[in-house]
Amino acid sequence: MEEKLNLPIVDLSSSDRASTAKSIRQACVRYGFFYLVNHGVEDELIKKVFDESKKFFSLPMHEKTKLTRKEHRGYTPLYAETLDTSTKSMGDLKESFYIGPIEDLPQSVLNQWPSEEFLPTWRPTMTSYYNKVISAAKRLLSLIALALNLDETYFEKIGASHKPTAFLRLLHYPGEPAALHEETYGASAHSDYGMITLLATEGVRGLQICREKDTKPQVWEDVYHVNGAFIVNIGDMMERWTNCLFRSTLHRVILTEQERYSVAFFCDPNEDCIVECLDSCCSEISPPRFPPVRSGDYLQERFRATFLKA
Ligand SMILES: O=C(O)CCC(=O)C(=O)O
Ligand SMILES: [Fe+2]
Repeated sequence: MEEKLNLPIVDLSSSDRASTAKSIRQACVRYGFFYLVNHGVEDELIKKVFDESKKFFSLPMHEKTKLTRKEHRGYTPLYAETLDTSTKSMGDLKESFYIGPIEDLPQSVLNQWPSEEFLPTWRPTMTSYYNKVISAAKRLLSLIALALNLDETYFEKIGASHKPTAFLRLLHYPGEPAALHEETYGASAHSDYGMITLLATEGVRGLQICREKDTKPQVWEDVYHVNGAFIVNIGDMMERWTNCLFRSTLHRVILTEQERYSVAFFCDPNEDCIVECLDSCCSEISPPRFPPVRSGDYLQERFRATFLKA
């Protein structure tokens, strides 16, 4: 029998930062995924976010499509996105809602919000969650800097985590209708684009990772829900900074007969930040594998490739 995947657990509140940084490094080199506990976001708030998310997705379609995604904020219907750009499937079987930076003008005005008439506590709930998760993400990034033997303010200093491009994405995967095409996923195989993703789940199965994407056939392992923990994963821009020392691991969401909700928070570098190999991650025998990129340009291109039909 296959062994259950045991991802490392990282305690964000530990006072032993050196040892926390060490375990983050091991987790990022080995899996690109770990659980984050004691992150400072209360269980009650997380539950409220799930409740509000469910209320939004159960609104009539004409209410949801009033908020159709513009400037990467708002509602995306079923099949709007295909994360695995190599597949012939008609798209991923999920609907979602994106919320972009909340505080910073002029960015914040681009957000779309459901009508207060239907969902009076929706906006304050999402705003509060956004602010709390971004603060956890920034604390985690300072530990990730330590894990890379950098100054803990490194990602702030290079302009990555000061006003990051951070998106909250509410996700809803409907239960699987019986005769679904076998290549259809809730989220087809992909890696995330940015620095780190902090994912809240509720315990319905679905998320899987593939640790060796080039091994055929690919082996997919379930990532289990852990009460009170965020599932954190490294994104492609962090992988580029570290010259693949930290792994941006392939993952997907399979469909089961049970419907599933999740809440992802993508913490990506400020759009003007240039992402290029860290000095400590390259040498003569291991030159940079990727050219420098401007974060905003890189993200635009990734969204363009996966949202062709939206
Ligand atoms: O819903 C999940 O569990 C994961 C979603 C995901 O990987 C993504 O939206 O990038
Ligand atoms: Fe993802």
